[in-house]
Amino acid sequence: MDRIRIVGGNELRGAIPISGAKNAALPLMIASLMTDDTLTLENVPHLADVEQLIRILGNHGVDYSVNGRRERQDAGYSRTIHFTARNIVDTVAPYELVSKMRASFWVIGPLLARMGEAKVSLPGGCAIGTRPVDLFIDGLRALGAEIEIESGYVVAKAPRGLVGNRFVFPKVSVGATHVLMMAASLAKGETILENAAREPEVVNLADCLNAMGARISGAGTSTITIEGVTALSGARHRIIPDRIETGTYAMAVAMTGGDVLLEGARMDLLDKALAIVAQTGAQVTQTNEGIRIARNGAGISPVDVTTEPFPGFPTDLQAQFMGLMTMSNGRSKITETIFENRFMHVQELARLGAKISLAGQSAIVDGVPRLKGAQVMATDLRASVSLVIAALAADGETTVNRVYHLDRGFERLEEKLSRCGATIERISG
Ligand SMILES: CC(=O)N[C@H]1[C@@H](OP(=O)(O)OP(=O)(O)OC[C@H]2O[C@@H](n3ccc(=O)[nH]c3=O)[C@H](O)[C@@H]2O)O[C@H](CO)[C@@H](O)[C@@H]1O
Ligand SMILES: C=C(OP(=O)(O)O)C(=O)O
Repeated sequence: MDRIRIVGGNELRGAIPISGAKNAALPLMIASLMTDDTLTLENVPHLADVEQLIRILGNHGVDYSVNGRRERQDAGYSRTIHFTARNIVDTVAPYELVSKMRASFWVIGPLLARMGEAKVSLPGGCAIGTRPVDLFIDGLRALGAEIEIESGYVVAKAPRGLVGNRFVFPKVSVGATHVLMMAASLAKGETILENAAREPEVVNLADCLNAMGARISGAGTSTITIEGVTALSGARHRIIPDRIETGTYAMAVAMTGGDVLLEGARMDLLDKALAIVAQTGAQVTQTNEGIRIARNGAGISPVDVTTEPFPGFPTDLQAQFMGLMTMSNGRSKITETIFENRFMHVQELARLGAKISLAGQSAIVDGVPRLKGAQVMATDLRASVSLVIAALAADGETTVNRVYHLDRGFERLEEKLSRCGATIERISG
């Protein structure tokens, strides 16, 4: 099992190319199930989750080809991939595949809409919370699907097709918004989704579906209107830059000090998080090439943060921000409102000398002047990168074990950081 070794203490200086967003790529790849034509996606990041989803889609009959050329010679590494689901060969998404990645459950929307049936395993238990699928089931039922849960599978049928309806999400859900938007695109008549997720990845998916011939308006607001069409065509579509990767490196620079250009990053995708990073004492500037983050000399100011759906502070940056706060000049309070069990990084950060106590949904972080390297364990994707952030500023050597979590969502992390002066390497095996 690979590990990452970091010797802390170096400032970060240089440029980091921001990859295509994992959380946009996954639903966009799934959208390829909705047409027998080719969907070409540009800027697909090279990540374990993408590879896993390629396998899952292959099981349903999606063929793919990669343009061998890298888009930028020395940076980025994200690729253009063509996906073609000429025929759907299987409407069952088995436990062995779906249990590895939650987003694979989302195939239920396109399969049901195109084929009138889908049998999809309940997604695997995830460390950050229980993550039920009730909103998907209620939403698809509102579009006329008959749904039963049988032996751990969601079995959905709509033999005469889905029918548009109004559905009010009782709770904001990114995944359920993606799925209902896709399903409603091939339903008869109009669907109105209220209290929909407003995340940029929802907008990116809606733009792609519209390029494929769907009629979606309002994505990016809490009311999305979808006029169903009978078929979708192929399209060419570009994946947005990864706002979580952007925020992660912004926090890394705020932690170590230095000056880094996050190439291709877009401020509008994470205004709130970058405003918070600025409050900690870093300078944040949008340039033509991306976002520049600098912190020279000044210490790290403590800032309280509460996670919220977009446009609020993202839960996917909570662990990284806690990493930054471990060395602030005072006390900060970090409140997690999206997932009930997303504090597993706390005990690992403590191994590096962080002082954090938990009180219900909140963590109280008392900044310390120094952290000290140690052996730590990655527990989930964002938790693992919070350990990297802390290790970059810690005295001495840290080894992060279970790096496969990081590989789900960060493209060539050690390469990007070492080019900016970090002492970081992957130890294979
Ligand atoms: C691949 C991807 O894009 N993953 C992101 C997506 O996950 P995901 O789409 O799974 O997250 P949701 O927005 O659905 O989850 C938000 C909350 O709603 C709850 N819920 C969700 C569905 C449901 O049927 N019932 C229910 O109760 C969840 O347990 C959670 O407490 O959005 C999350 C919230 O921004 C991010 O942290 C994830 O990185
Ligand atoms: C929680 C995440 O992903 P997933 O929804 O795939 O578990 C994440 O990207 O931080």
